[in-house]
Amino acid sequence: NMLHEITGTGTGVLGDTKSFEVTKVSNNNYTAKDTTRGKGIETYTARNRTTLPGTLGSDTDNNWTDGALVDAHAYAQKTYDYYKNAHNRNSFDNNGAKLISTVHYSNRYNNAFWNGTQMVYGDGDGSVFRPLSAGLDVVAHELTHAVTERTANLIYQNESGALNESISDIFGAMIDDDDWLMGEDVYTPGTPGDALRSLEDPTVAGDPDHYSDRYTGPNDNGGVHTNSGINNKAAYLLAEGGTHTGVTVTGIGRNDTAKIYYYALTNYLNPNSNFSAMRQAAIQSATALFGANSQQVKSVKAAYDAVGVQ
Ligand SMILES: O=C(O)[C@H](CCc1ccccc1)CC1(C(=O)N[C@@H](Cc2c[nH]c3ccccc23)C(=O)O)CCCC1
Ligand SMILES: [Zn+2]
Repeated sequence: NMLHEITGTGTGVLGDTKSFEVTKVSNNNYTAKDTTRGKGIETYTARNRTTLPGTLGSDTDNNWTDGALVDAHAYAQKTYDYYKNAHNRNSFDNNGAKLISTVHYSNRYNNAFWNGTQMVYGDGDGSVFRPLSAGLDVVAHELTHAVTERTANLIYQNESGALNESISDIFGAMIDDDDWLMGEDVYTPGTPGDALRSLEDPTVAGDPDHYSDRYTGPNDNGGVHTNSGINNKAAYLLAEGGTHTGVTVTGIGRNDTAKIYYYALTNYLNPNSNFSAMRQAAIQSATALFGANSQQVKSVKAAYDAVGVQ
């Protein structure tokens, strides 16, 4: 209970020190259980097996040394705080739902996922990935899948699936707001400067930045992690501005861009929404938030023109 909530300190995967709320059970027993946010934030370890959620994280001296667990717990708190402070949303269900994360899932597992109930992170094989919870954008991406599921619930295939993916990348970039890259802190430790995806220039990772270049094959549920690049590019242009395929967009900044996408996700998008519906939802959201003749509305139209979505 709240009575035993205290601050823990630990070292993340990348060697950075951070603090986070934990529970003091007794003088030499602390658990990775935050009872200060919603109905709680709890972080577990699967101890390299695949049983979920596994064992609740614990430490004897409150100086936490399991980097993957430190990062998953601290970044879940940071993501919770973002949704509460920026969008007045109390956890993924807007009713304080407990956030459960598990690290050290399986063996050398090069991925992470939301399984409908909790977040799960692999350790990576040290070549393709570092432990994936070390990426704040990855944690935010996974938790945003939960938010999407409880709101628009975009079907995870083809265009609606690419939008589902893009919404997770967009809020990953809004929360891990030092760049427009996805997974840069955990992807290919041996290759500095690369990323799993880029919202600024999706083509650097082989993803399309225009509707005419969309993937229409069967792989990856119809290319949900590829065609996300089209909407990701639109969001990047909306926030930062720029000229793309001969269309110039006036940037409106990260905060207004985030407000537009959150408003669209929670008021207009539905499970079957395609890219054209995304354009309309963004225009309607910008209109509702900023007015019909606002710069924001003009920039939304230009951004979707620039990526070939009408
Ligand atoms: O949440 C998601 O969309 C991805 C979930 C993938 C998954 C789905 C179902 C069961 C297991 C795993 C996980 C992430 C992802 O984009 N994965 C991509 C890229 C990727 C990561 N590891 C891979 C290994 C092989 C191939 C592709 C990948 C994918 O699964 O396609 C998101 C942020 C970083 C990892
Ligand atoms: Zn995803």
